[in-house]
Amino acid sequence: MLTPLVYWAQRHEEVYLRVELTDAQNIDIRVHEKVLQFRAQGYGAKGHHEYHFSLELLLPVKPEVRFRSTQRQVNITVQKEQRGWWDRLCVQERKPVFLTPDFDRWLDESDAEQEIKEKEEKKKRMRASRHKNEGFITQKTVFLFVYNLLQFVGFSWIFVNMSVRLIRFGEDSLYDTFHTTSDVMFFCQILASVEVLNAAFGIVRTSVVPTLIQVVGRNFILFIIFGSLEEMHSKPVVFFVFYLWSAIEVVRYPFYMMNCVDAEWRILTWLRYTVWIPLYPLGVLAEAVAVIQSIPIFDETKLFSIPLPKAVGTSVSFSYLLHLYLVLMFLGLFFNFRHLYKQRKKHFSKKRKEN
Ligand SMILES: CCCCCCCCCCCCC/C=C/C(=O)SCCNC(=O)CCNC(=O)[C@H](O)C(C)(C)COP(=O)(O)OP(=O)(O)OC[C@H]1O[C@@H](n2cnc3c(N)ncnc32)[C@H](O)[C@@H]1OP(=O)(O)O
Repeated sequence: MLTPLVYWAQRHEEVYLRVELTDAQNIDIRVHEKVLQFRAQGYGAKGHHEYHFSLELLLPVKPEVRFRSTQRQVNITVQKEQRGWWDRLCVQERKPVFLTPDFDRWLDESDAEQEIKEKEEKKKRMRASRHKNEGFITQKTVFLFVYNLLQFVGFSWIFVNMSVRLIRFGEDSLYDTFHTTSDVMFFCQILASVEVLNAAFGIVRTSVVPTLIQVVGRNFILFIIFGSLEEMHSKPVVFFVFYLWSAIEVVRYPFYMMNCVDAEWRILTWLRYTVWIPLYPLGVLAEAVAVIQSIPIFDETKLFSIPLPKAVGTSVSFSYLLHLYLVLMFLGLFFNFRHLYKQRKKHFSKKRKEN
C-alpha cells in the first residue's frame, strides 16, 4: 500500500487534513473513535495508484467526516469530541513520515483564539446591522403605512363627502366644493410633499421627477389658482378637479398600504395601474380649464403681477406665466403618463412571469 503526503492543522474544535492526491477517485474515509482511515485512487508521489493511510489521533473525534476533493488534493475536516488544543495530532509522539504541518492553515493556540474572537466580533457586527436594518425597515414600513393611511382617510373623506353632496344636492353641490372640502384637501396636498422626500431619500422605489411634477402640479392649482382667488372658490371646475384627484387617490394609497406589508389585492393593483389612464388626462384637462378661467381674474386683480421699472411700464400680469404653465402642464402630463405606462408594464409583466 502506498501512502500519500498528508498536511495537517487544527483549531480548538476541528482538525484539518490536506491529502496530496490529484484526480482522487473512490475516496473512502472512515473514523472510529480515535482512528482515521483513508483510501483512494489517484495521482500521488508514486504515480497513479491506490493510496492509503491510517492515523491514531491523540483524542477522540466525531464520526462525521466532511471532505472536498479538488483536482489537486482532498481536503478533510473532522470535529474534535472535546473542544481544546492538542499538543500533537497522533497518539505516538514520533509523527509518521508522511505527515507534515499545513503551514497554509497553521495557527498556534493564541492565534487560533484570536481568530475565534474576530469571527465572534464579525458575527456580532452582522447581527447588529441585521437588527438595525430590520429596525429601519420596520420604522420605514410603519412610517409609510401611517402616511398612506392618512392620505387614504383624507381623500376618502373628500370623495365620499362630494359624492353624498352630489346625490343629495345635485348640481348645487358643484358650487360649494371648495368651501366644504378645501381644508382636508390642503392637509392632504401639503402632506403629499413627503412623497418627493420619500423618492429623494430612496424610502420608496420611485423617481423624484414624476413625483415632483405630480406634487408641484397639484399644489400650484390648489394654492395659487384656487387658494389665492376667492372668485375661483365657487366655480364648478373645483368639483371636477377635486373629484378626479380623489378618485385616483382612494385607489393609489390603499395599493401602497398593501405594498408596505408585502400583501397584494389583485383588483386593487389592476385599478391602481389602470384608472389613471382616463383620470390623468381628464384631471389635467380640468386643471387647464381652471387655469384658463383664472386668467381674467389675475389680469383684473393684478395679483402676483410682476412690477416693471417706471421707465418700461406698469407691470407684467401673472397671466403671462399661466400661459406658459398651460404648456408645462401638458408636458408634465406626457412625462407622467409615460412614466405610469412604464410602471404598469413593469408590474403586469412581472405578474405574468410569476404566474
Ligand atoms: C420638475 C418640476 C416641474 C413642475 C412643473 C409642473 C407641471 C405640472 C404638470 C402636470 C400636472 C399633473 C397634476 C396632477 C393631476 C392629477 O393627479 S389628475 C388625477 C389622476 N392622477 C393620477 O393618476 C396620478 C396619481 N399619482 C401617481 O401615480 C404618482 O404621484 C406618480 C408619481 C405620478 C407615479 O407614482 P410612482 O410612485 O412613480 O409609481 P408607483 O408604481 O405607484 O410606485 C413606484 C414604486 O414605489 C412604491 N411607492 C411609491 N409611493 C409609495 C408609498 N407612499 N408607500 C409605499 N410604496 C410606495 C410603489 O409601491 C412602487 O413599488 P414597487 O411596486 O416595488 O415598484
